[in-house]
Amino acid sequence: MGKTTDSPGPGSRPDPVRSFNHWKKKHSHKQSQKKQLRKQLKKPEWQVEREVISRLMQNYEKINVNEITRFSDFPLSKKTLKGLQEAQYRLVTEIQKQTIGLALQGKDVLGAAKTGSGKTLAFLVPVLEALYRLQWTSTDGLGVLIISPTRELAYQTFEVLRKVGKNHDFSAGLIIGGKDLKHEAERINNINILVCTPGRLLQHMDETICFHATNLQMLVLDEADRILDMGFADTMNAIIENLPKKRQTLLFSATQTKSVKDLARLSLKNPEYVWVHEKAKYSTPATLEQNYIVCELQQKISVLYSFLRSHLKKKSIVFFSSCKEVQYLYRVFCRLRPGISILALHGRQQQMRRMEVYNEFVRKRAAVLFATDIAARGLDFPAVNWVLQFDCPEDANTYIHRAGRTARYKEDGEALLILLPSEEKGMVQQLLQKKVPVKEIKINPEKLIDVQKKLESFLAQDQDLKERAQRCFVSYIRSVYLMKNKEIFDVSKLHISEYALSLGLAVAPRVRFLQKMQKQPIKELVVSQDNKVSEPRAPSLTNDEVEEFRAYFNEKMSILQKGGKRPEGTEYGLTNGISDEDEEEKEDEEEMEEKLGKSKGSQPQSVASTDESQKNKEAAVQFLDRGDEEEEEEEEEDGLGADFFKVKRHNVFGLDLKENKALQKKEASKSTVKKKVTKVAEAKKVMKRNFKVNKKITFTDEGELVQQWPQMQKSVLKDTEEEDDAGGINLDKAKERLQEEDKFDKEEYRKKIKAKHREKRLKEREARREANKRQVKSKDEEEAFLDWSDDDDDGFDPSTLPDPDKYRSSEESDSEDMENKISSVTKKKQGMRKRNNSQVEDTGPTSRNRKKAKWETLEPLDTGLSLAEDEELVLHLLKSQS
Ligand SMILES: Nc1ncnc2c1ncn2[C@@H]1O[C@H](COP(=O)(O)OP(=O)(O)OP(=O)(O)O)[C@@H](O)[C@H]1O
Repeated sequence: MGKTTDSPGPGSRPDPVRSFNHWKKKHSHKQSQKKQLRKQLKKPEWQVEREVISRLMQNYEKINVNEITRFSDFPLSKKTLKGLQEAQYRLVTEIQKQTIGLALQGKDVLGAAKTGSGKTLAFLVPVLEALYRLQWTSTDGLGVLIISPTRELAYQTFEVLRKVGKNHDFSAGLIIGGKDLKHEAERINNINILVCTPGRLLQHMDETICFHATNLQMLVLDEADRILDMGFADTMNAIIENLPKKRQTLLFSATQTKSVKDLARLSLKNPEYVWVHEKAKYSTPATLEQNYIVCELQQKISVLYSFLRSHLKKKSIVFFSSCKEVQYLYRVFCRLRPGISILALHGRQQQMRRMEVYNEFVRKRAAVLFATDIAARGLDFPAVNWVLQFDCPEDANTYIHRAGRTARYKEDGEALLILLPSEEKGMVQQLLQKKVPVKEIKINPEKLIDVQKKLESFLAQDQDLKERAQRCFVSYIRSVYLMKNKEIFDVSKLHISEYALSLGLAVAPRVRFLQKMQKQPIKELVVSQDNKVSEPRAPSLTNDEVEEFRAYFNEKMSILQKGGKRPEGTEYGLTNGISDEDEEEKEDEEEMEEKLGKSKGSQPQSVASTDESQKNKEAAVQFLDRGDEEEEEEEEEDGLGADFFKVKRHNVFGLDLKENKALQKKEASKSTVKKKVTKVAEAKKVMKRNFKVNKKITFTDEGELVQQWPQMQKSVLKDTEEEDDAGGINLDKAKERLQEEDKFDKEEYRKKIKAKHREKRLKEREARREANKRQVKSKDEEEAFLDWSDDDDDGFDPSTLPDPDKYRSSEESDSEDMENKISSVTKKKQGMRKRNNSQVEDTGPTSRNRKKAKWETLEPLDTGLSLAEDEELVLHLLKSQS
C-alpha cells in the first residue's frame, strides 16, 4: 500500500499553512482576552465595587453558621477583613458566629452572650458592611447610630471601630457628654457612624441645626437592657421618635432584655433572638472564679486593705455603691499607702479626668481602681485579675456585669463579693437563680489588718477628710435604704455606730431619716401592746412616700444639674474648709431627712406634707420633661447606683417596673388631659368663675363716665342681662350676638368716619384762613425789610428782643409791638447809617412809601447814650435774650 502524497512522513516538516492558521487562532484569542482585560480595567472603581458587592450579597443567603470558624468565612468586604486581620481578629467567637450572618442579611437581632465574649465585634462588623453595601459616602450623612450607656463604653467602642474600620472611607464620630457641644455640632453633620451616649445625642437632636437622622440605616444599642430601662426611658423615647421607622436594629447585652414592651418601643421587625449561652450551665464566663465572704459592716475597710496588701502585683477593680464612698476611701487608702497604685473613677469627676483614669488603668499592669457602677458595664480593661464588690450589687444582673470586668475572652479572673450577714441569704439566692456559681470563703482573721486607728488619726488632723467620711457614711446608709430589694437590703440591720467608727469617725453622724424610722417601730410596739407584742421591723415605704422621694430626688437632681461643675473628687489635698458645695450637699441631706420625718409625721403634718409633696410631684414632672443632655448627665454622673439617686432612683422605691410604668402613665395621662383642654372648655371655665374683663374707665371734663376699653357694646349689654349661662355656650345665641355686635361695630365705625371727615374739613378751612393771613403778612414784611435785608443776613429775629419802649402801653396790638421792636433796632441801624428819622405821612400805596410810612410812624427812642453805648446796649439785650 503506497502512502498518500498529502500526509507528511515521520521525518517530514510540518505544513506551514496549518501552523500559521494555528498560530493565528491562538494570537487572536490572546488579543481578545487582552482587550477585555483592558476594558475591565477602564471601569470606574465604584462600578467594580458594585459588582463585588452584588457577588457578596448573593453569598449572604448561603451563610451556614456551622461552617464558620473565621471572619473570612463570612462574605465580608476586603476592607473589613483587612481591618480585622490587622487587629489580630481571625477566629470568630460564638456570638459573632451566630449573629453576624443574620445581621448581614438585614435582620433585626437581639444578641445575648456572657461578658467578654466579643459582642462588640458582633455588631461592628455588620455596621461596616451595611454602609459598604450601600457605598455610603460622607455626603450621605448619618448612616449608623451606636448608643452606649456610659461615656467610657462609647469611647471604647469608638476605638475598636476605628481599629477595625480603618480601611473604609466612612467618617466616624464620638459624641458623649462633658465635651464642647459647639465643637461637636460643627462636625456632627459629616459623620456616617456615630457612637454616642443617649443624653448627648438627644441634645444634638434638639439643639444642633441641620442634624438629622432621616437617612439612618442601622441602630445599635450596646448594653441594650440598660439603655431601655427606666433610667433612660424618656431620653430613648425621644430619640426613637427622631429615627426613621425603616431601619435595621441590633441589640446586644450580657443580660438581654426580654421585656416585650421595651422591644415594642423599638418597633423591631421579626427579630432574631440569639441567646448564645442560654443553655450553658452558668451565665458567667467559665474562666471566672467567684467567691463571696461574709463580714460585718465595720470590718469591710480592714478587709479591703488586707486584700490589697496581699495582691500588690495584681490588677483589681473595687466596686462601691456611691461616689462619696469612692471619694473618701480613695483618699484614705492613698494615705494608708498599701504599696499599689490606686485610681478612682466615678461620675462626679470631670470628663478629662475620667478619660485620664480610664487610660491609665488600661496601661497599668498592677493597680487598683476604686469605681462606681459607671465602670460596671462593657469596659474591657485588659488583664484584670480581680473584681472585688465592696458593696453588695443592686441585683444579680449588676453582679454579672461587675464581675465580668475580669475573665474576658479566654482569660482567667477572680471575683470576690463582700456581703453583710443580712445580705447573704437573699443575694446568694438571687445569684444562684441567675446561674452564677458563687462559693463562700472565710477570712483568715490572722491576716486581717485593722486600719481603724490610722483612719481616726487621719480624720483628727484633717477636717476636710472628716467631712468626707461623714458624707461617705450618710451616702452608704442612704444607698442601702433606697435599695429596691428589702429582703437583701435592710437598713435597720446595719451596725451604724460601729460602721462610723470603722470609717475613722469618733461618733456616727446624725442621720435624721434613720432616727425617725427607728422611732416608728417603737410607737407601733406601744400601740400593739394590747394585742400582742410584735418585733420591731424595718419600716417599709408607702407609695406616697415613694412618690415624695421620687419628687425630692428629681428636684435635687435638677438643682444639681443647674449648678456649676463639681470639683474633681480624686485630686488629693484639698483645703480644709468646708466648701459651699459641701454645705449644699449637707443641706440637701438634711432636707431629705426632714422630708422623711414629715412623711412619717402626725395627721396635720401629713396634710401639710401632702401639699408639699404635690409641689414636689410637679417639680418631678418638670424634671421629666427636661431635655436629655441633663438626663444623660444624671445617669452618668453617678452611674448605676453610683450615687443615691441616679440609676437607682428608678427602681429602688419598692415598686417594680410595671408599677413604675403605671405611675408614669398616670402622670403622662394627666399631662395629656391637660393638653387636650379646648378653648370652649376654657371659656366655660372662665364663665363659671364669673371672670370679668378689666375695664379702663375715664371721665370727661364734665364728669361724664367714658369706658374706653373694652368698648361697651350694646348687643353684649343686652345679652348679658338676658344671659343664663347654666347650659354653657349656646352657639345659635352666640351667632346672633355676634351679628348684632357686627352691626353695632359697623355703625360705630361709620360715625367715627363721619366725625373724622368733619374734623378734616374744619382743619382744611382753618388752614386756608391761616394761609391767607400769612400771605398778606409776608407781603408786608417783604416790603418792610427790603431795604436792609443785606445787612441782616445773620438770620436774627428781631421779635425776640425785649421791648425797650417801656413807656408804651401794653394794650397796644401785637403787630404794633412787633413794629416797635423792629423800629428800635432799625433805628440803631438807621443811626449807624445816619438816616433821617423825620416823620412822614403815609401818602401812597407804593412799597417804598409804605415802608417809609412805617418807619415814620415809629417813635425814636432817645436813650441819651452815645452811639457806641447804644450799640453795646443792644448787644447786651441780644445776649440776655439768647
Ligand atoms: N474574634 C475575636 N478574636 C480575638 N479576640 C476577640 C474576638 N472578639 C472579641 N475579642 C476580644 O475579647 C474581649 C471582649 O470583647 P468585648 O468587649 O466585645 O466583649 P463583650 O461581650 O462586649 O463584653 P461585655 O458583655 O462585658 O460588654 C476584647 O478584648 C476583644 O478584643
